[in-house]
Amino acid sequence: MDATTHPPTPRNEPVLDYAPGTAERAQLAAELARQSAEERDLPAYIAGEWRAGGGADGRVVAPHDHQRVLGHFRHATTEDTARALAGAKAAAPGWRELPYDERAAVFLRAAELLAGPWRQRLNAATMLGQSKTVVQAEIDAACELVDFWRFNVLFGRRILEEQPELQAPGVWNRLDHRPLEGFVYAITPFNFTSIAGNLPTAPALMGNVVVWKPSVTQQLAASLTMELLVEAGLPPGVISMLPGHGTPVSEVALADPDLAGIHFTGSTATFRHLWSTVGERIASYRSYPRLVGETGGKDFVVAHPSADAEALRVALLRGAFEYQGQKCSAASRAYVSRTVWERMGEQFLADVDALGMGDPAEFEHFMGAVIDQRAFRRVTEAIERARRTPGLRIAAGGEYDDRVGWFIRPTVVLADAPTDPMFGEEYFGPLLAVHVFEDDQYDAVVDQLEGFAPYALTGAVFATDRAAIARTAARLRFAAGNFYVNDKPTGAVVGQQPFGGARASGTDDKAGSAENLRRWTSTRTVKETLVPPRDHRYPHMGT
Ligand SMILES: NC(=O)c1ccc[n+]([C@@H]2O[C@H](COP(=O)([O-])OP(=O)(O)OC[C@H]3O[C@@H](n4cnc5c(N)ncnc54)[C@H](O)[C@@H]3O)[C@@H](O)[C@H]2O)c1
Ligand SMILES: N[C@@H](CCC=O)C(=O)O
Repeated sequence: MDATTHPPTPRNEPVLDYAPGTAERAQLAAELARQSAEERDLPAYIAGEWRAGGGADGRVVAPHDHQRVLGHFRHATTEDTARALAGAKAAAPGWRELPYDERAAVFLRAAELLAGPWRQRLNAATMLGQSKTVVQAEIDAACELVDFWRFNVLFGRRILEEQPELQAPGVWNRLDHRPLEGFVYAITPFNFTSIAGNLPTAPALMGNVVVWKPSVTQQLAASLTMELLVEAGLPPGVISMLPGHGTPVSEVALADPDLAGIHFTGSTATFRHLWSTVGERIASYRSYPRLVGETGGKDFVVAHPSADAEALRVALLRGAFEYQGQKCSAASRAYVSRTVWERMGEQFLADVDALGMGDPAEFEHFMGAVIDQRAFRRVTEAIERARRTPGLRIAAGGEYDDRVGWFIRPTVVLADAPTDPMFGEEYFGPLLAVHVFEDDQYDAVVDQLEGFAPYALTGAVFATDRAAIARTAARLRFAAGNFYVNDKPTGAVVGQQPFGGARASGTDDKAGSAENLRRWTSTRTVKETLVPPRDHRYPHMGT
């Protein structure tokens, strides 16, 4: 590496607003119409070749119109996986020996392509395939992924530049930040196109080769991301993409002695399954695989009696219901002091009932549909349980209809006590549990919420009283990896709020930071003695 070069200074990609009459709105509308009219073939990308997987047929449909087929793929098989692994291993020496700047240039080029000519392609695919509104697609598929690719180059560069502080006389100490020995297995969720793009590319930037298994319901945008990376110059074999449910992929990848790491985002249950499988086979691997997983959440908002009621109302509307509550960071439990609720509760519930929901290609909607039948069932069962449980009351929403799309009205459940599973289980949908408490109970409520859910991903406090803010932040220090003061708990920005949680929410390796990239390196320390000693005896041995 030539230490005198500097990557371009990263900046956050500006979020376009798509207001009526703007050029971006017209371009996006045209792209939505184009992609809606086609049923794309979505082949696997294995060792530099696009080829149909060998397994059963799968389809990507629009969640808000589930009879509309957007694409077809074949589930990857064990044979496909073996081919991808062979391609990865063949590509590994050339890729890791390529200078960092040459690898980084691939991802910087990808970022510029996405910020420019590819922007509306990926936005439209994310809106159609994942039912995101314009703004939700723009902050994810365009801006956050551009930011990951730009900022990671700088963070990775800083890691490579880290060298020992001290050099004893006559000695030169150096650090060689190697990639891992083997391959990384990246497994990505349905809900963020940016996460799907980041998980395979972050290890690749650091010189690793990767087998990537996207979510079946995100396959449309995942395929375009893979095409974009190929156009950006990613060499064959560095990342192979295997569509499908992933069981055969894991069967082969987790049994391979060269498994060097798993880069996972998704549910806690899936990550625990992967972790225990690796644990059972630990003696079979060449190295200890790095396990990086960002998983579920039960994200809280707590409002002190001094809270700004209007700020809280807006934060709950956006934080709980944007993207149908399908963000790992979404507020799904709120604890509101009685005086604050009296100032904003009625208006909040009316606003929830007025939120527009429909096909995201009609730009006026605030929300789309939930991702699939499974999600629809999970959330509606929770609503029905709330309806029949004493002490719970559906105060807004509660209706649902899956005839055209998997639509669930944003729903608020008021709870007499914060001890129902509503306050502990992740439903991953537009469902917010609210407990209104007497003002003098604030500290007791904070104590209770701290450990009630097993997760620790995001959380927010609303207060204007500084002592209350400080006390709450201290008491909830371990209850959230991303903690917000007077803001909604969603919408972390790369380079500003590195993202991730602990406890059942993951390994907290902070996506979009050097901490994450460091997990994909294995440092070799080199000590060179410039003039080695010629006598084995020490001075104390003299007479
Ligand atoms: N903490 C975070 O940063 C973060 C971000 C996004 C989503 N999430 C979490 O993700 C979940 C929603 O995403 P999801 O529904 O896609 O999660 P999921 O766990 O159902 O699926 C995640 C991925 O794992 C794959 N998978 C499942 N079993 C597998 C196996 N045996 N082998 C290989 N792959 C397998 C799926 O096909 C998918 O690609 C929620 O729990 C949410 O909180 C967390
Ligand atoms: N990083 C995103 C959440 C990703 C999980 O789904 C946010 O901060 O809202």
